Amino acid sequence: MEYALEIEGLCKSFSKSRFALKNISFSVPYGSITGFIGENGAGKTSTMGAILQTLHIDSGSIKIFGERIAEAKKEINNHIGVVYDAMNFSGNLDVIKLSKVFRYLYHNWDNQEYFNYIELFSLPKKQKINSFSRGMAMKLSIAVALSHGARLLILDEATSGLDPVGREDVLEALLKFVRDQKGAILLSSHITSDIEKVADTLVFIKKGEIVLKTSKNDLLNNYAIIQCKENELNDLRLNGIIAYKNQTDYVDVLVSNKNELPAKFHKKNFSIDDITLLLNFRRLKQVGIP
Ligand SMILES: Nc1ncnc2c1ncn2[C@@H]1O[C@H](COP(=O)(O)OP(=O)(O)OP(=O)(O)O)[C@@H](O)[C@H]1O
Repeated sequence: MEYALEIEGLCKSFSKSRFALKNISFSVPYGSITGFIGENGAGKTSTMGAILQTLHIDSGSIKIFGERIAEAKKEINNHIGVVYDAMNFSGNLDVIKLSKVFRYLYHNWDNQEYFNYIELFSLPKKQKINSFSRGMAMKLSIAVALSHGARLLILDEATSGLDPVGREDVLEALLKFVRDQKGAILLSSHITSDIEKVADTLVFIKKGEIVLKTSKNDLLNNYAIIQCKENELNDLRLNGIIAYKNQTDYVDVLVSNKNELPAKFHKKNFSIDDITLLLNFRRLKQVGIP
């Protein structure tokens, strides 16, 4: 499998806080979307900062398009599209004037594609950008990221603040990008239903550590959340217990091998949010796909 992004053993501690990224490792293959999931302050933006070299790392290796970023040429930035929450373009410009700026900035700027997205996202062409709402500004950032021949998109909370129709349009555009251009996307979002819709792989981060990496198919086909008595936990040890949380008179357990479960255990329907909640409690072991 070929990877657009490979992170291996990334560590970073901050002098001004006790937070640290601890041995972060995961990869994003071409033609796929990786959902990056974790509670506030888990380390998603910091990891993205390390990828984009806005954050200096202590150790580890980050490769983009097979090249270590520390040694890569600046040209590599032409092929990375970035969207994050506080993105701001020069506010006095409008959508049309902005396209003229980007034509000079990006070698592979595709004006036709840009205006297709402007239409799709229903953005006004002649309104100054500083009068855009937050959602409009996010859509504009996404249109730009998709219009300069990027092969890797780093999207930090790119769908937050968008209405349901806008989110649907953006998710469709992202799926098209990975399908038609074989691009790769790392997408963080607190709207886990968005991730559930489009991601192929899920990476869960908690307190600066990756606690679970799995493909969505593996999650749907093999994982389950079940309820049992505490003294039954032992019966589940062959089912790959990932995490559990003690409730008042039972235990919620996340297992990675539901197909071999003893018949007495009832499987609950679950969402990514349920898994995130469980992973934030007791984690028994780390599992992952290579
Ligand atoms: N420059 C810095 N100096 C000290 N601590 C920092 C710095 N930047 C980030 N942190 C800390 O790193 C931790 C992780 O922050 P980060 O923004 O990566 O989390 P996140 O997962 O993106 O959270 P959210 O979902 O709220 O955006 C936080 O505890 C934050 O205070």
